[in-house]
Amino acid sequence: MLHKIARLLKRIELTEFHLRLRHYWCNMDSIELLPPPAVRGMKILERDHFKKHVPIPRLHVPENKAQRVLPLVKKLLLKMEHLQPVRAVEDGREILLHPLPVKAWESLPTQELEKLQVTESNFIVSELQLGYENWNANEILKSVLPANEDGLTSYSRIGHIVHLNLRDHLLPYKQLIGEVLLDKVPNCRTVVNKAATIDNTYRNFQLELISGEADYQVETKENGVPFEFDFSKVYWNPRLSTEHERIVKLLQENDVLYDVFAGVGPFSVPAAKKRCHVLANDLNPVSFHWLRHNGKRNKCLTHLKMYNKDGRQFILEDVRQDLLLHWRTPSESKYSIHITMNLPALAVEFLDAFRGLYTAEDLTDLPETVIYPTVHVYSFAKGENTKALVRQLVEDNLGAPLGNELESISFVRNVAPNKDMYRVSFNLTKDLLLTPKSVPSRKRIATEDIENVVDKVKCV
Ligand SMILES: C[S@@+](CC[C@H](N)C(=O)[O-])C[C@H]1O[C@@H](n2cnc3c(N)ncnc32)[C@H](O)[C@@H]1O
Repeated sequence: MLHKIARLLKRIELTEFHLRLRHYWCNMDSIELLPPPAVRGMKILERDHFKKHVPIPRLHVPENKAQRVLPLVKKLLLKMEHLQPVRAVEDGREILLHPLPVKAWESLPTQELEKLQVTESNFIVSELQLGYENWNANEILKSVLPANEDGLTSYSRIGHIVHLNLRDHLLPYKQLIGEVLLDKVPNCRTVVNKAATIDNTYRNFQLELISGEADYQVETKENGVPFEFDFSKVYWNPRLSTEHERIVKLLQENDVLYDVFAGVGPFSVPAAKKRCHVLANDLNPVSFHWLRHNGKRNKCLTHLKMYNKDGRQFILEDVRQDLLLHWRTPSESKYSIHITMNLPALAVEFLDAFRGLYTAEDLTDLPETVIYPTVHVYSFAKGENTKALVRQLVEDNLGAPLGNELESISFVRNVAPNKDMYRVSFNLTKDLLLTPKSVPSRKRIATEDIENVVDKVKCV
């Protein structure tokens, strides 16, 4: 019986030890490993002020035992930036241990170590000098920025550029934040802050250079596809990469894509690479330039036609014409047609362009089996029930209820507190394409009416 209890206790002890081993030791939970408290509130980056001496537990083991000791203490190693936890010393190896789980020799798996003739005499605690280089950007900024307010929660990376959207209380620290990110983020050469809300037509972010070079020409990859553009003159948001991927995944070779607000091509270029037939449009001449460049760079110009005009004009002229062409061309294989409209602050207001796009005469002689396009329109909505609001916005601007034609209303991302971005996907019908604008079934919603639900100005 006693035997059994002893075995059970041993098992519990071992399990507890292994559970402890599995724990992730956060450096910032250890007072010893925090940067010196004096750096709090620093506004000009003084790298020297981060130096401090910390008592660190260590094991000294002979070279011939190191390989067998290491697996036993692997999860207790002290891991910090630019710090080798296992170093060569004169008579073997020195293993630096984390001061949080290792308070004394007894904190280690002593039985296993002793089997290797590693004893308490191999264990010492001695001082180690830490400095600015040993903390990552997050740790440095957490120790400097005001403790009682939100810190720097996130930033975007676009090629060599780090793009911040600093809250007001962090603005006095912007120079320091910029320098820390420049030092710590691999391959970062430029740090910019969003200077104002993007209320301009072309939706490009207004940038303030806070650190590094004023070089906005970037090369980046999204979902494996390379893109190049001037970030200061076009719209690009890496937070949309999943959404771009979702749409591109819907498309198969030979499908048709009309991209009304194409930017530099995050929907259009991957779709053209998949050998879809793509018509891509953007009003911004600089976006148009980089759209063409990206089409060329990705060797998909044969499947990409580009336009530089207003989205409404693009729908009324080019989409209209191209759809007729597809409908009139007999096709052996099945294909689908998609229209992307990603200008979330305004896109819904372009939906009425589909009403009465054709006359009955235009559509005579078309086979009954023609495929009508699926529209993916993006919209912001602000308030309580944002999902219901976007549906209402789409229906009001389209001038018809979505009914059975609604495919989905998908949450894309939260843009600000109480403000969400959605995609509404629905199918256009022959009826809608034939119903002239002069007899809308519902009043097109007035811009002023939607001011409550859609923040037209702050396109983030
Ligand atoms: C939010 S960005 C989306 C770009 C890209 N489709 C994406 O998903 O990242 C909207 C784009 O619409 C363009 N734009 C703004 N107003 C326009 C209009 N009236 N007609 C066509 N394009 C417009 C802007 O230049 C910008 O590139």
